[in-house]
Amino acid sequence: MTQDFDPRTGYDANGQMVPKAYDAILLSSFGGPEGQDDVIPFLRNVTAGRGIPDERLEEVAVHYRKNGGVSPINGQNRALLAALEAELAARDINIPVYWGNRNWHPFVNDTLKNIAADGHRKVLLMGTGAYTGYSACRQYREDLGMGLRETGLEGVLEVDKLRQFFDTPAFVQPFIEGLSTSLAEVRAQLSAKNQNDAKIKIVFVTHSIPMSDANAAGPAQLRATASENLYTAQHRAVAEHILANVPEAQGLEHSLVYQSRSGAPHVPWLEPDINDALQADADAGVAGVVVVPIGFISDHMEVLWDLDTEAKDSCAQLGLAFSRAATPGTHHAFVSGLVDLVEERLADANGEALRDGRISVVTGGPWFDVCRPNCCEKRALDGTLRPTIAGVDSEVGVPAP
Ligand SMILES: CC1=C(CCC(=O)O)c2cc3nc(cc4[nH]c(cc5[nH]c(cc1n2)c(C)c5CCC(=O)O)c(CCC(=O)O)c4C)C(CCC(=O)O)=C3C
Ligand SMILES: [Fe+2]
Repeated sequence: MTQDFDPRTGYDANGQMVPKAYDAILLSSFGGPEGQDDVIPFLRNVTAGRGIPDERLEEVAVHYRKNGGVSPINGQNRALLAALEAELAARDINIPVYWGNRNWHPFVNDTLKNIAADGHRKVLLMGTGAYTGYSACRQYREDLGMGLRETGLEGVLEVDKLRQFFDTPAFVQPFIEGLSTSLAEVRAQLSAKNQNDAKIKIVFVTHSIPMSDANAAGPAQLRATASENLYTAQHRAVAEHILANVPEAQGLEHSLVYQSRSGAPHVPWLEPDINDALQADADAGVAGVVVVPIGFISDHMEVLWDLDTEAKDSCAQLGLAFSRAATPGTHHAFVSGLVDLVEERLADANGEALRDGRISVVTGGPWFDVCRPNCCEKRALDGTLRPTIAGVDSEVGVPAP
């Protein structure tokens, strides 16, 4: 049993929930279009209320249009859902998995209604973002908070959220294997050009976010003492862990760079952009790069377009050997590790915890089951905070420990 459990908040001094007998799991992701007619309505949902100009929407639409108007993300989530169901069944955990997206069908509000209609009451949300931050964490909490309000299910469904999982073996193991495989491929490409001793660099890449989001990532009391923003710090820790576990990569240079910047040019986002960084690497004598996309759990549009198309083209123009490491997808280590995290949170019908202790291998983890006051806080244009799940917000008045 956890210590210092606080009945006002439902979590202990480590931000850990006491185990509960959840009766449904809700896999929640970004969602994506499944045909040309979906593309613009989908992008309007994504950017609702943020005044993104139409030119920018059309620019992003091009990436989807070239792929038949279809995002790969829904197929990937269907595959993940099936793999999770199989793993739960293999462990005799009899909890159904539902799927609901933030920006496209099946919408999370419709899924909440189905969960309630099927008679479930205690729901564990599994979001597909691995790190702290507004887009990867708090926005899911808000969309569920608003979803419960909009569907009239506040007080009917209890929705808690699985913690962010950047620090778990589930997430990092597939990248360790991916780096190893891609490094061998780059070495083979260079060897074919008789460049066996040429310089190889490991380029870890993640989604850029606005500096203001980066600086607000994580709870205030951790931000106050951190030497850099917690979004970047978590990525750096993941990169170091992956690197340390690939013997063939020892001694190689590495960097952390960013992709998929959007928004107005005068608003500062995390830098450098991967394409600028590749240019600088080529100028510095690098002959080949392994790109490790640690920001994503599967081959989303950002991976297919910004990395496998644009960054790969940059490399071709610069004469750099290139290989992009695999994302977790439905790798067994990822799926079974996610179920391990579910088990961390589960109690049986007698209230007994299924697992003792939390699983974490990367510096900075384990992350909070329940987000602390001010975590990734972002106010609506009218200055108010949106309702959230799985957190205690500043207004609620629970003092930070
Ligand atoms: C940190 C982060 C993740 C990783 C965490 C996670 O996985 O949750 C992520 C995932 C994703 N982002 C995605 C797509 C988009 N993100 C956008 C816009 C933005 N993302 C941001 C951040 C992130 N985004 C930010 C700060 C913006 C600008 C402000 C805004 O508008 O919120 C836009 C709008 C157009 C544009 O401005 O480019 C689109 C279309 C898809 C689906 C891809 C597919 O279809 O395969 C996925 C998985
Ligand atoms: Fe995004």
